[in-house]
Amino acid sequence: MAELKSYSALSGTYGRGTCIYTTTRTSGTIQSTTRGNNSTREATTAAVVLGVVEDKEEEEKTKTKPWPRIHRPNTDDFTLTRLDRVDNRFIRRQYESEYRRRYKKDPGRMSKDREGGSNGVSIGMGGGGNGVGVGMGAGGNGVGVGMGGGGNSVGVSGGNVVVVQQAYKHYGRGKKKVVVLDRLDMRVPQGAIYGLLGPSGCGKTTLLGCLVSRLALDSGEVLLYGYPTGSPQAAVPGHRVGYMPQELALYREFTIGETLSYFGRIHHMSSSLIRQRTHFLLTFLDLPDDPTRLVNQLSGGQQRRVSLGAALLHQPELLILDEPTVGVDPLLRTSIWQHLLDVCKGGNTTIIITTHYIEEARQADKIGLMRGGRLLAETSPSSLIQHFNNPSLEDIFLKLCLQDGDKDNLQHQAKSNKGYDHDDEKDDPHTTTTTTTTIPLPEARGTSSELHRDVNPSTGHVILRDTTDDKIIMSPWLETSRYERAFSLGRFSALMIKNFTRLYRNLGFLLFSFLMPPIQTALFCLTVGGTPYNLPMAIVDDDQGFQLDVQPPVPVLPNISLDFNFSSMYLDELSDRTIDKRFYKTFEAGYESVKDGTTWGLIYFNETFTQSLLSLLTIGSLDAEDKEHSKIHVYMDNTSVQSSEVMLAHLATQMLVMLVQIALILVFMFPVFQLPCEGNMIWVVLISVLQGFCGMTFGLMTSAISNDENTAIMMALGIFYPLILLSGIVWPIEGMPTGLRYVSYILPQTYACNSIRAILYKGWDITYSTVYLGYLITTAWLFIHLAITLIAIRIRK
Ligand SMILES: Nc1ncnc2c1ncn2[C@@H]1O[C@H](COP(=O)(O)OP(=O)(O)OP(=O)(O)O)[C@@H](O)[C@H]1O
Repeated sequence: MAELKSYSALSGTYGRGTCIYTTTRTSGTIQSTTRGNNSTREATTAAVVLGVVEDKEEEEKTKTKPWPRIHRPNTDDFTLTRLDRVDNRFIRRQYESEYRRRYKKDPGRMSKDREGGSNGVSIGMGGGGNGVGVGMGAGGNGVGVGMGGGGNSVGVSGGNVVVVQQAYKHYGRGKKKVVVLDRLDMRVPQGAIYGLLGPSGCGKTTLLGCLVSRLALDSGEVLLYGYPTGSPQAAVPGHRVGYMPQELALYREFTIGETLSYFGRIHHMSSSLIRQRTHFLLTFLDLPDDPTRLVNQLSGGQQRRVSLGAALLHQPELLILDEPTVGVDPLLRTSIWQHLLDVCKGGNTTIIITTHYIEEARQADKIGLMRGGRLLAETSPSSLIQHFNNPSLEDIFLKLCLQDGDKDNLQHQAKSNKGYDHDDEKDDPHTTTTTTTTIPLPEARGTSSELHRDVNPSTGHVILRDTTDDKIIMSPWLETSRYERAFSLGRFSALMIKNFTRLYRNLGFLLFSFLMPPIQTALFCLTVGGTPYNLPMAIVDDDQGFQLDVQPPVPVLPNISLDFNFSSMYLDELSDRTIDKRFYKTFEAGYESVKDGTTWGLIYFNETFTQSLLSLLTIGSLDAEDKEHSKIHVYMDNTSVQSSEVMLAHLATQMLVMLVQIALILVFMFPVFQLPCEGNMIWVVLISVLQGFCGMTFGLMTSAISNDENTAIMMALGIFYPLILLSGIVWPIEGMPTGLRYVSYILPQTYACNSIRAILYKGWDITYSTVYLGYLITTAWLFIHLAITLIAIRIRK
């Protein structure tokens, strides 16, 4: 018999009595101490027991306590909270890795293990701690996976289809850190309308983003239908959820009809059903009768209603609506609420809705009043009204805010007295006590029932069963994993139709795409590779030629003199079209013409050019003078220029060109095409200039290490394409094999692109690692290029 203490999560589901047990004994009695309330449970365990169970006694106790109840921590509590959270995270990690290990390979095994615990295995899910490893306690408001149900069922604990536990999320760092979700707990019952209310900026959109797994929590968890959100089993995001985001997620070049058809096809709806629903939604949402109206020609309010229509279209089980009634007239607002009430009537659909209009939320079954990333209260509107004896929800919310403000002050004061560093504590989500207030009022609709999800193994259809009255609710959806994972021709064709529709609506872009390759090819052929002509060249021909007397083999014949003049022969061979030959009498005159820019260069033949060349060719003379005089001397237009000056001049010119290019690109991106830029433009300009310099130094490096122009061009092209492919510009690096990813991370463009994205779309500045890494890596590459250039020049000298 082992005895050990368990600690109530101070910042856990306060009042729900969630406890965490840890022991390494093989069997024992576990004694839990929950805020002074001792309860003992028998547990037969093997190996390791890490159980989360519901403490009914505690729950009962909570219900009888007067409201509001603010927990005042003592010093011990802080230590215990830390410990408790470590366990919590540990448990989740253990669970997740074991879950992956076991069920990914053998999905059928899941159902077996869910049947009330599996002895001798490291993780079992089921009631009573009989499971080994991680035991998820049944009943009440416990974690909603695999509780006790027989057969193939997955229990949805306490009828809560959405369970948020200790959600913590922040944006920014250091002084700019904003805690948006502050250990928030939330429970949304099956079939209920849940109104999430709160002032602007309190974190509602962020919370919804976490529910649909668009955003990730820093800590805590979100369970949908008992599964972590984003997991294939939860099917969210996916067909189970209809999400209307606050910002419009519509294709503006689509018509209303095309928009709804697209979302319908994505959700596997038949054409006739899409038509039927479109007809209904156009009328119901007071949209223009003509479904061929383009979305970008609709008013802002109408666009929001199209977005709402897209969320309602496939009649999902879970509707998440972020301020659907903004910009909607009161009449339509009433009918939207009426529709939501109708949709929920069957108990199949659950709705989470955020709104600024607090009073309209009195129609919700349950509301969560949110402030500063926490829920101040979570119960039915009628319970709140009754409790405060005030018919106005706005007044009630104001009262709660005032009380919360007092509490914040008190806590702050208490910590100051104890010498806590407030900022430190804020930085660590594990050290602050929860402030969620649970009001002991009657539960909202749906919370008391116990729902089970059974899967018909032959058809894959899902059956929802309410165990309290054994009511069976048929869901039309296939079991998630089958539905979501298989390649779907319907989804594929929906996406293809979407892409083509977008293409032909953007005629300019389409023309550009089609015309660009031939234009580029034509430009390339016209500008590169052509023979230059009419180049003025100074020619000074001092060559005196050579007369060779040849004796005949037979003495009766006369001697013959042969005249050679190789310089004239060479000049005759030079194309008059290419070179405009300008003859000068003296070397100085020719040289002067180059200096004053009259000619491009000087070709000079020495007096003994022919003679020396003949010596070399006929008798193989090794004389140094012959060698020198047999050369054609060409002096190009850099007579008085140092190579360093040439290089600097090139650099300066290129820099100017680059700056103008960057300026043009930025002008086209922002003022002309109105691309969004959330961050500071200076950072965008800076990273662009840095990238430009990096490109220039890359060019310098390739020319320094190449023997000729062709090699340099080939090298530059050869490196350019792999760089573009590997740096995540064409395809996200997450889609690359792991090995290649590491290569990608060190390339000059990868982090720079991330930086620009973060500045443009997230408004981040240089204090974020994603941003400053882009600058650092680009600068590092710039110096690497320069260093290699210098080394190459030295070696070549
Ligand atoms: N990407 C982000 N980076 C930094 N801060 C952010 C980001 N997104 C949101 N915030 C901040 O987080 C806080 C909560 O934002 P959120 O959009 O969740 O609030 P909200 O309650 O939905 O507000 P509203 O009702 O006005 O839509 C705000 O202070 C906001 O400025």
